[in-house]
Amino acid sequence: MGLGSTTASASLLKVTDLPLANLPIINLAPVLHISTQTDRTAALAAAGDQVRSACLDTGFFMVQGHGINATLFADVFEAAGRFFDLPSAEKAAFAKDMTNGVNTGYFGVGEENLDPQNQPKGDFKEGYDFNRHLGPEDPNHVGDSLPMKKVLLEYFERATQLGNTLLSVFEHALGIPVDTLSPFFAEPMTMLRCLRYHPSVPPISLSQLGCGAHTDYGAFAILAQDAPGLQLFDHKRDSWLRVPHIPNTLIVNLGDILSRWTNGSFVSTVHRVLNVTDYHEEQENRSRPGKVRHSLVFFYEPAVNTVVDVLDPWVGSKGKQFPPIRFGDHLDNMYRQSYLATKP
Ligand SMILES: O=C(O)CCC(=O)C(=O)O
Ligand SMILES: [Fe+2]
Repeated sequence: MGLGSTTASASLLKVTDLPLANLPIINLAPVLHISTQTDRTAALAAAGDQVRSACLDTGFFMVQGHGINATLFADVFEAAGRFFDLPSAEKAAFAKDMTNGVNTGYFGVGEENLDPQNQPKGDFKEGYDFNRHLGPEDPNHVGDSLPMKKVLLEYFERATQLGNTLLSVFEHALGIPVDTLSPFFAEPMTMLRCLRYHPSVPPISLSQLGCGAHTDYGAFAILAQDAPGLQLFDHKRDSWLRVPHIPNTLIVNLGDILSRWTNGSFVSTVHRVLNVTDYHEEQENRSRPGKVRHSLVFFYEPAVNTVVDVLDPWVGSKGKQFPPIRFGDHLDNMYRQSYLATKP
């Protein structure tokens, strides 16, 4: 559970579709394909303006023209599907072991709990958290035996490039000089997670959603999905909004670090997953279980030793609302809550 999620997680109420008018779709093609520096700066500034207004509103936007090939999405979803289809005992061979300090590997249904205050059972999802090979000690501790390793590595590289581009867009959105933030991402803590959500069968209970209401811990997340199910809490409209599924379109949501950098002005959006179709609070019987859903979440995160403090242009008249925090400490603290909460 992160910043400001308490009221949001207290209710299933008021779930509506995200109005298209509130759904900025940012086309990054002009940023990626322009060759002169002047044109690139103008394209970054234009994208930055769109990102800034989205971040002051829902903390959420979509991205097209991102440079990731449609066939790569299909390949990753196919490989992830095959992995999750394996018998439990085979998946258990890749299990994550949080006690060794490496947050990498497989976790089963209920093992992660993103809303421990409301979910005694943990999230109704399974997943694999994947980190890049960082040295002789492969943090994936599976050598080449992880069947989807090759395609995950390829996606990881592509998503890292996209994250770097988005960081430049964010620097414009924040009104700070180019490359103010990029040094923090030279040795990033980025992580790619593949998730499988089994259909939730009505009646829906807050005690076990596909993924409980939470905020993300890092700078921002880049999310691909093969079916709808994600919902955002819109603090301005006091309502949960269903995020549509638009093929080959990525969803970007902010995490706690961008919110801290901006003294809380950019929203670290509370979100959750409810894998049903047509959820309707008053007529739950109308809701039907969703299909099996997969998502790929790329967490773009700074180096562990980054000290996150409010950026000067965002301090404003109210003064700093957050003390400086070392990113690694924030991460440890959040992981402790989300994994140990469901352990006996
Ligand atoms: O699967 C999704 O759509 C969201 C997953 C998520 O929010 C997370 O793992 O932090
Ligand atoms: Fe999340």
